[in-house]
Amino acid sequence: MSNIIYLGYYFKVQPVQLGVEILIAELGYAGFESFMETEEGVTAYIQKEDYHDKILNDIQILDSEEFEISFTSEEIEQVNWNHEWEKNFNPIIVDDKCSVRAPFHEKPDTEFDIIIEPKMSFGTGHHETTHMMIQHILKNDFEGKSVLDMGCGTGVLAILAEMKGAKPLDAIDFDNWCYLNSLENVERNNCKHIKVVEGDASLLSGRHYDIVIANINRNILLNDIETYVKTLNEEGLLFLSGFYSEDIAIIKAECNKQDLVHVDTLKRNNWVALKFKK
Ligand SMILES: C[S@@+](CC[C@H](N)C(=O)[O-])C[C@H]1O[C@@H](n2cnc3c(N)ncnc32)[C@H](O)[C@@H]1O
Repeated sequence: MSNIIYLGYYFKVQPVQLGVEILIAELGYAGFESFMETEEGVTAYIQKEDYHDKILNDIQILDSEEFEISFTSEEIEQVNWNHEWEKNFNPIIVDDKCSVRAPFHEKPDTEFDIIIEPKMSFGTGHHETTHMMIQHILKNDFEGKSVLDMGCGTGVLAILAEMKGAKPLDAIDFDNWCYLNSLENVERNNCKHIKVVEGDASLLSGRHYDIVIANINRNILLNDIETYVKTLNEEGLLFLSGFYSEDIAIIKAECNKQDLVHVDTLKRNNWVALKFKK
């Protein structure tokens, strides 16, 4: 799910002494972000190239202490979402109500029409998690609500939220490409109430929102949910995506710890988008 450099590590557990679940938990602590169980073991992904050496070191410790594992790592090239977009020429239409399209697409007949030139940022609507977050936004009342879009990517979710009447909005991403790309897309869609900021959850102290949207990944969410909840006004809503069905329990447990109530679940190809209420 990265828009930067995406490193993929392929692991084989030999033998599975403590079980794949525990290996996945340990890999999570080491900084990996998503996991797929395969017949041979686990495929785990990490987003940032900077972590490469640290991860290799952690994995070697893990190997000697807890597991007998072998692994290979593979660097996956930076994704240029414009090329993906051109390959999938058709605009994305969600629930017949919202289209996400490139400037060169013809204008579809939908209530909401979002124009995105993604370049290197994630968020064209092709991905399941973006699609489901769009569905959540379409289903909920955003009129006059203050909104945080954390991990904004192309800014697509904040843009739709503004089109549905939300204001003011903060769209935050820690990646410089996404920050610059969101600025462009916000302007391209004529949004007037979105402030795009480069950074992460450490910027949130003292800020308050009626709705927080975060489509990131399991580990960042587990780390940052507490901070998001502190920014939520009473009766506020939190929408979370970027993880698989297997992670629902751990995400719900973290939200329950923060006294949030789970109210809605969307699933698409094993990806999940959850809605909570304060
Ligand atoms: C899965 S993409 C989602 C993009 C867009 N919101 C969407 O729904 O399509 C996750 C985004 O979160 C950003 N991100 C990852 N970790 C972050 C963090 N700790 N703080 C802020 N942004 C982060 C990434 O740069 C990426 O643009």
